[in-house]
Amino acid sequence: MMLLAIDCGNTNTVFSIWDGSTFLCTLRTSTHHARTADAYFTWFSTLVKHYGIEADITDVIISSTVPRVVFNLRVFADRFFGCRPMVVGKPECLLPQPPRVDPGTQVGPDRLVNTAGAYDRHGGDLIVVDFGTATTFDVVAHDGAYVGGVIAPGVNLSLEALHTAAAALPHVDVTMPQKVIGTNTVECMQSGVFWGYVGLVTGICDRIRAEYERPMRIIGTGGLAPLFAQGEMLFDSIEDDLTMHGLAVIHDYNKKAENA
Ligand SMILES: Nc1ncnc2c1ncn2[C@@H]1O[C@H](COP(=O)(O)OP(=O)(O)O)[C@@H](O)[C@H]1O
Ligand SMILES: CC(C)(COP(=O)(O)O)[C@@H](O)C(=O)NCCC(=O)O
Ligand SMILES: [K+]
Repeated sequence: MMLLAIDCGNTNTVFSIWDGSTFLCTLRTSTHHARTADAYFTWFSTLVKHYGIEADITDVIISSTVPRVVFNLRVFADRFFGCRPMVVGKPECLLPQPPRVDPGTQVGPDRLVNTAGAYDRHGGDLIVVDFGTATTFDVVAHDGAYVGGVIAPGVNLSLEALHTAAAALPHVDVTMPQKVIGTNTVECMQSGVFWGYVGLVTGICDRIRAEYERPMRIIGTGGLAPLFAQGEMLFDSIEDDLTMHGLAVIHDYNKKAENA
């Protein structure tokens, strides 16, 4: 078995090859619904060769927060690896625990995947904070079910919104400022977003804990989680590979169910 796990977010799409015990490589491209199956393969095969990886892909699993990209990713799996991919969120893709949310709610597949990955590693009673295009807080119950959470604007989205809406505010990158009181425009913006975000994460986690009424651990993931770990003790652990791990867990769960 050689699994290709694909996590498609609103900004980036990440591919990772799982051989059943380790991730052999992780490749990242921007998300574009118009990218064709052939274009995915050209990019993918070039990088796999570059890293000298021998991978005979037998299985593909996809989680996508952008429904339109799934069509071309399905064609990619079928044409180049001869397999029908599992797509998280589709009825035929089983979850270790179904989510407990309002009827008719379509939970983001990335949140279901994070939940499965975090529960497998840590057990229940967790908050998973994922810093993507949006920042999501996923509450994982004692039995591993996703039971709701919070969606906040992402860090880069907030910076971009300032720049777009205010003529005199430049585009800036997010970093951790040494001081709160900025003495130039860039520092002021960075302070607002960074320390504002530290407040947002702390405040939301405190309120979730108060409402949940059981001790909870907080797991951080997504590209910007390490940046916030420098600020204060926000997380019990930071795991870059949590979404990929969740995809491997869900794939394994479905394979076992098929063979049972
Ligand atoms: N290591 C990083 N350093 C700085 N910015 C990052 C890093 N990783 C991701 N980003 C930025 O964070 C935002 C969210 O990225 P990502 O986690 O890939 O989002 P999504 O999963 O929604 O596609 C994007 O604006 C991306 O450019
Ligand atoms: C909240 C999200 C936009 C986050 O996506 P991302 O930042 O990973 O691209 C995504 O999980 C989503 O589209 N969710 C659907 C609504 C929900 O989860 O309740
Ligand atoms: K994500």
